[in-house]
Amino acid sequence: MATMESLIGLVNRIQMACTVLGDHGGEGMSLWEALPTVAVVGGQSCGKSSVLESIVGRDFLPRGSGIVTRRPLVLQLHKIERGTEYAEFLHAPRKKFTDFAAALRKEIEDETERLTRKSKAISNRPIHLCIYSPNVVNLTLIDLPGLTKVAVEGQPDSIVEDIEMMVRSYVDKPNCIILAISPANQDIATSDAIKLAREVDPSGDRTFGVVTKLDLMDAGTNCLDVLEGRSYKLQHPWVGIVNRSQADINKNVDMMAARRKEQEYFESSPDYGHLAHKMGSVYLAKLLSRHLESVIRQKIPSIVALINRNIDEINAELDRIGRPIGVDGGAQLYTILEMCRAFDRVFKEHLDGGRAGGDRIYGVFDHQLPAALKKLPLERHLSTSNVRKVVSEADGYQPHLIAPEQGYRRLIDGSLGYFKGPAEASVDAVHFILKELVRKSMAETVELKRFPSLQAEIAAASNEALENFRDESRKTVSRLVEMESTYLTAEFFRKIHAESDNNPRDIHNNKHSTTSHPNADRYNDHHFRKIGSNVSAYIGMVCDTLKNTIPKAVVYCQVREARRSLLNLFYAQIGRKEKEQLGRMLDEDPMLMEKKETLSKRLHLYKSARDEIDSVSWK
Ligand SMILES: Nc1nc2c(ncn2[C@@H]2O[C@H](COP(=O)(O)OP(=O)(O)OP(=O)(O)O)[C@@H](O)[C@H]2O)c(=O)[nH]1
Repeated sequence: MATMESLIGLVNRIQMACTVLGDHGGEGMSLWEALPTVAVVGGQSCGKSSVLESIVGRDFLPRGSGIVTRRPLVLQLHKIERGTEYAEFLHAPRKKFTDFAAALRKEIEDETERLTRKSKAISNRPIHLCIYSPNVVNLTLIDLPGLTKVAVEGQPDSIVEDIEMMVRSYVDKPNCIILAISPANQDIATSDAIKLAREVDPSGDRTFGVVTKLDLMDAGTNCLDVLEGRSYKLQHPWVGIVNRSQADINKNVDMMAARRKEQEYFESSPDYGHLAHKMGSVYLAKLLSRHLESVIRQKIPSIVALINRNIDEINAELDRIGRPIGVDGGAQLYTILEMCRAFDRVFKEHLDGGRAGGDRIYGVFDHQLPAALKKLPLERHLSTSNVRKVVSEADGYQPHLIAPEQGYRRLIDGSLGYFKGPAEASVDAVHFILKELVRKSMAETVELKRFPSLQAEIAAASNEALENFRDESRKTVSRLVEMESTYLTAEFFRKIHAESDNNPRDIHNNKHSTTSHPNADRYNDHHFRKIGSNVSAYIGMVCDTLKNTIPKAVVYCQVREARRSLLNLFYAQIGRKEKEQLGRMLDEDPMLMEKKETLSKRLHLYKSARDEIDSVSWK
């Protein structure tokens, strides 16, 4: 069997969690409602506050005339072995109250006002107070407003019914243990507490009858008929209490002294002496604690079942609407970065292999570029007639002496000019492939499916990055081409020159060769054809070079950059964004976000409650 401490402590913790969530009853079967609670019920001035304080052993409840308790007060008593007693509110965790009579009392008043304003109205929202003390037993009690018959000055007329409704909402629940307090100096048949208890718990199973003010009974009368269960039968024994009188309170009689006095009262009483060991506030506290523990033990299986049912329902709901993203900017940023990583992973798989796409880039270099180079109108450009035209124009009125230097340069420049087209076409072709891969990767990133806005943002940033890479790449390839025309490989021409010099057949067959008779053959076809074929050979060599260097430049500027910094731009952008903008990126409609948040908090609550229950050792 689990120990009493662990069982009641368990329920205390679950109750606290429920309060944090605002889960204190209402629609459906909440966890709160499944937990056994002890609600203190009684008419005004019947001595409710006195009983509670006496159970705690300290003065701490607000005093005053009229209805002082206007919000339920969930009072959790935790027994500690030693040390000074202190109190903590759930609404102000980490603030320890040790001054019960002044500071703690004031905080209860202030917190009551915080919700009800000064209107003296009442609120269903409980105030949650934990008291840690060596002088208490583990117990959770709920102090409710005293049942009243008339509204006083400043209170709405509805307050009488409002209080009754609120008290009923607690005692109606089958899990509620009713601590029904009636003053002894009043007929038990007219007790507000007993009237209500009789209605909601006719069998008296869950009602504990408490009689206060035994000391105020008329001389010669006693309360034995009630205390011995003859006036009104309950399943549990009645407990008589003697609290401090108003005069004691005014004299500041301390609680411990009052407890002793109470015990003495019973022990020395001719009427109640035989019941002394079953009377008084200390006994009442123990009785309740024991009972609560046994009830909790009975309830555990049904609580676990409820928790499991709730967990399943919440999980199903979260699966339907999607799991929440953290509320704070950090968590949102984290989620966005996770998505980016997922996207980037898919994109890289396309480039590096594993997914189709990267091979098409190779296709550009292997087919498209060579084919385009082959189609260049070089033949036309280097046709004898054009060579003649270009060379003649370059020479002007002075014919060239040996080789038409200017003519060569112009022919080469002109030819190289054609290379820009295919070079840029390769850049563009790769650009479009990369863009297509971004689009594909986006569609294939499962994680991103839920976030159309984020998808759009990542796509926009990726495409912008690709445009930048394309610009860089264009500049680089056109530079490659320009470099070829700004500095020619002189070696090549010297070699041609030397070859034709050393080639006797050439000299023999070509009497009008440029080298032997340049001036004489200025307009000779053969001369121009020769120039054309020399230039063509040179261009062929350059073409082979560019066929290799253009792909290198394109890969360097576009593919490599896309692989390693496609999202850098995006990262820089989101780094500057505010929480709201991040939220918008994640497409979270605020209502939905709140709902998810609540659901996941609830899920967390239920899971930790289940863990708590599991961790209570059953021997
Ligand atoms: N002599 C004597 N006086 C008591 C006893 N119980 C309560 N009183 C006095 O009765 C008055 C009302 O007691 P409370 O404990 O404030 O009663 P309550 O039910 O909390 O009152 P409300 O919260 O205003 O409804 C106080 O002056 C107490 O001192 C008792 O057993 N004996």
